[in-house]
Amino acid sequence: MTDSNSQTMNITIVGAGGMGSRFGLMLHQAGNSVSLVDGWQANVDAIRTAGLVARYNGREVVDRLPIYSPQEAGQLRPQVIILFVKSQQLDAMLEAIRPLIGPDTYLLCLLNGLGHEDIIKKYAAEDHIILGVTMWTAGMTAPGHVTLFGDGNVELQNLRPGEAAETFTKRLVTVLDEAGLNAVYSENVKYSIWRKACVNGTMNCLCSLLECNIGQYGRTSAAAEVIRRIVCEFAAVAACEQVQLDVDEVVAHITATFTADIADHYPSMYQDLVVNHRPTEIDFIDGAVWRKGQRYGVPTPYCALLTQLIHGKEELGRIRQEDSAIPLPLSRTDD
Ligand SMILES: NC(=O)C1=CN([C@@H]2O[C@H](COP(=O)(O)OP(=O)(O)OC[C@H]3O[C@@H](n4cnc5c(N)ncnc54)[C@H](OP(=O)(O)O)[C@@H]3O)[C@@H](O)[C@H]2O)C=CC1
Ligand SMILES: CC(C)(CO)C(=O)C(=O)O
Repeated sequence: MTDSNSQTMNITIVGAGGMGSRFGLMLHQAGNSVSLVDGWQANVDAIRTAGLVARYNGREVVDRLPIYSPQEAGQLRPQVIILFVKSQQLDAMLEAIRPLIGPDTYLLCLLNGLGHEDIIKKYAAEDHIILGVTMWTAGMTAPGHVTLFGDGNVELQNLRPGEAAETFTKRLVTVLDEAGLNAVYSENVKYSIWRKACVNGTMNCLCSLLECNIGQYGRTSAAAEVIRRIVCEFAAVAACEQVQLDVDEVVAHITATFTADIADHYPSMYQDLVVNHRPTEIDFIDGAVWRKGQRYGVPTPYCALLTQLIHGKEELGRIRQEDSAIPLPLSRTDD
């Protein structure tokens, strides 16, 4: 167990996909005690057998991180659990790891999307919940294998104001920062979460629908205009929740990614939808803004359309699979 005053921590990362693996690797290499928990048995088996294999800024790194399935993880006693599952897995995963969450355990949520605190509050006291966002990227290439490149940062803040929570959160910022994760304490994490949701509400859907990476999307002629229209809808809904987004600043933040280190990155939604044919997080991003807009009487036609198109593409994956299982009718040349 780690000394409570030292600048290393005992950390469990729940969700050892691309991002969980990145944070796990960097925090472990910086001297923290890190365990991974993941629900994908093939991934657990691969990391257990051969270690976490990362293509890390162009070179291969193998890290022998301990990894557990949620059912095996009950004996871990982390100071902080970093959540990196997909939004739609969060509730079930927290239920599965309930035995890990003691009264002193902090939970840090770095998932993309809106409203995760409402789920986490069912499992931990508000003064032990830390929220944040990250611009780091990652991608899984196979169970136990990840590709990590580029630069990023992390912003976090304790959900409920309070001295103990703030002290712990600031210590966690130091731990993340010393691992090279470029972390800062946010004075307004609600704003940071909405601002990051705008990045995902634009780039993740647009790159998934057009099947391109961030830099390629940035080279299409209507890129900035489409982004502005979507961000305007996010801003109108955010204002109903007392978050005043600066549309020009947010659009500039998003368009800056076209030529940044992450230009070659295929957003996580693309990885889910196009590469792995898995459900996406759309209902927690544009879908959440669409639902909130309906509640506040704010029209959000772009968010509605994007949500429906992404769901349509999810369904098409299944429809194509069904069709390919049905033998095709004989062609004329066969009769
Ligand atoms: N990837 C990125 O660049 C970024 C991602 N984020 C956010 O971080 C969070 C975690 O995302 P990310 O790390 O990308 O998630 P991943 O898809 O890499 O992994 C999440 C979980 O999904 C399951 N899984 C992943 N791929 C497969 C597969 N091919 N077959 C079966 N199961 C699979 C695994 O658990 P299980 O079996 O339990 O489903 C895994 O733990 C999300 O909220 C995301 O939006 C934020 C910034 C950047
Ligand atoms: C890297 C970034 C910001 C791309 O939108 C992201 O959060 C993701 O891939 O989900």
